[in-house]
Amino acid sequence: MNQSSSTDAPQVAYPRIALFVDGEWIHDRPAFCEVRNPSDDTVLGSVPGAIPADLERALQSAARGFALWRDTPAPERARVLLCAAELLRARRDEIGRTITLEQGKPYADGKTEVERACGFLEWEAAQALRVYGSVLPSEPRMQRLVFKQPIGPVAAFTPWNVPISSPGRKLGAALAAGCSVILKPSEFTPGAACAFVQCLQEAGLPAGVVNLVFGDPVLISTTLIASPVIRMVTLTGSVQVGKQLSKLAGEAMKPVLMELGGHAPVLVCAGVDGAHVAQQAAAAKMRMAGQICASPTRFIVHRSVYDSFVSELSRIARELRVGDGFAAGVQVGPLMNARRVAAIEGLVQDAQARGARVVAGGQRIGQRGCFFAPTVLADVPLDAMAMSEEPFGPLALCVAFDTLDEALALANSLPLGLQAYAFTNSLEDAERIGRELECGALSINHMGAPGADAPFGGVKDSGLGRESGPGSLEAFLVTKTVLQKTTQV
Ligand SMILES: NC(=O)c1ccc[n+]([C@@H]2O[C@H](COP(=O)([O-])OP(=O)(O)OC[C@H]3O[C@@H](n4cnc5c(N)ncnc54)[C@H](O)[C@@H]3O)[C@@H](O)[C@H]2O)c1
Ligand SMILES: O=S(=O)(O)c1ccc(CO)cc1
Repeated sequence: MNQSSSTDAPQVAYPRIALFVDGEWIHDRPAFCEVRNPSDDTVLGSVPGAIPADLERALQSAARGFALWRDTPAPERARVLLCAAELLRARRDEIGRTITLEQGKPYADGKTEVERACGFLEWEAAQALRVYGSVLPSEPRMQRLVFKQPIGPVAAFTPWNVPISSPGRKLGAALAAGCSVILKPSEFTPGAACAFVQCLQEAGLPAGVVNLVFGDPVLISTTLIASPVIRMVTLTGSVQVGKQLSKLAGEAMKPVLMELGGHAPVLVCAGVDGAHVAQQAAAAKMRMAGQICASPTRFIVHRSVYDSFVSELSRIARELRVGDGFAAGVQVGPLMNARRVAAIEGLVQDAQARGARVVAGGQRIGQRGCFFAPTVLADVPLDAMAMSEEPFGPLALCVAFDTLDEALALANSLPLGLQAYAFTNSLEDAERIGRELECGALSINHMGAPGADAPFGGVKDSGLGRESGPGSLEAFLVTKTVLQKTTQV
């Protein structure tokens, strides 16, 4: 555990949190909740809660913003996104500090996340210029045209684990398409969202095109989704909330884009260097203390390399430096809050009671803050809760397999399918895994995940639709077919 502070982060104050409605920052609302630093439990600030009148005003503002923004030329929309990316990059260190203060991830990861948000905005700025319709074959005096038009004002909900890159990804695409947005970020990490919206405002985004609200999630989601102003709903968050919002959207006949939870399997096949794979696996598993949707979680390892894999993974897990994200050398920060610590503890105890071996970590650490030791469980029984519940924490679950049939069946056994990984030296196995693993993204022989230029999303309960990639604007567009006779009437 390391709690000492390093000095390379700018010593700027934690921002004052506000709603942003119709181009105006609103501070003076009753506090909905406090913002706490998960490294030391100190209070950083408070989150004003939107009242119903704020939501109504945000809706009317989003309707006006949409009318303006959809008719703004695409190059101007792209310019605003690029300018916002430039501002974010210029403020990377101070926003990175805000992220580390409120979310806990190591400062270097906070800065990397700001860069990632910039990458999303830059990709979507280019996408804005490529919204092509089509012209269908037609007889003389007839034109048959297919338009792609922005769908309308969007309600966007984002999580605490990627508090700036998720808004970057979502709003980048929505704004590039010509939509206006009402953003409801997580109340645990409001500072990053405020910084993001401020950059958009300073980049010249007209009032009403983006509104930012905090407060009671149920009040906000029911009000926004039922409103005829909102035409589309998007969430990055948990499966449970995804289903709730999808139900509300379905009742109002509105499309959704849902980026939800995962429980990524990692198939480690016979013939690989188990220790070498474990080194890559350890870094990916413990990044952001495992609090990432694509985090590798179920390590399904061929029996011939199982011992070397587990032994190296647990050796590295024991050596990782856990502590305050500003402290020099810290690799793993805290969990988001005390509830997450209790949840991980419960999963470990349950697995242990069912026969799993704790080979690294296994317990909370430190006197203050929400720290949990990087944990490796071996021989985890399939009925352990952790094998089906997304842990969203520094928990690696290892099980041995004998045949690829068995490994694929286990990997596919959950109702989730977001990111998956496989390590193999067999082309035949790689081809089969690529075809048969039920997931939205698969990384073979590395632990990377898709960035701005590749589609990302889930199958089964992990979500609906794709963000990023060449089709990133699709969810924010509607298709209109116009059959136009050119004869006089
Ligand atoms: N697929 C992806 O791209 C992706 C990326 C990051 C995180 N995630 C997932 O997000 C989850 C962690 O984030 P989280 O804990 O912030 O998720 P969450 O679902 O609890 O919250 C997400 C957002 O929804 C809001 N919310 C919560 N309850 C709501 C309700 N009843 N009505 C309306 N809004 C509500 C929250 O305030 C937050 O803004 C994990 O499951 C993780 O896998 C998915
Ligand atoms: O920043 S996000 O777009 O929400 C995002 C999604 C997925 C992952 C997985 O690596 C990271 C960030």
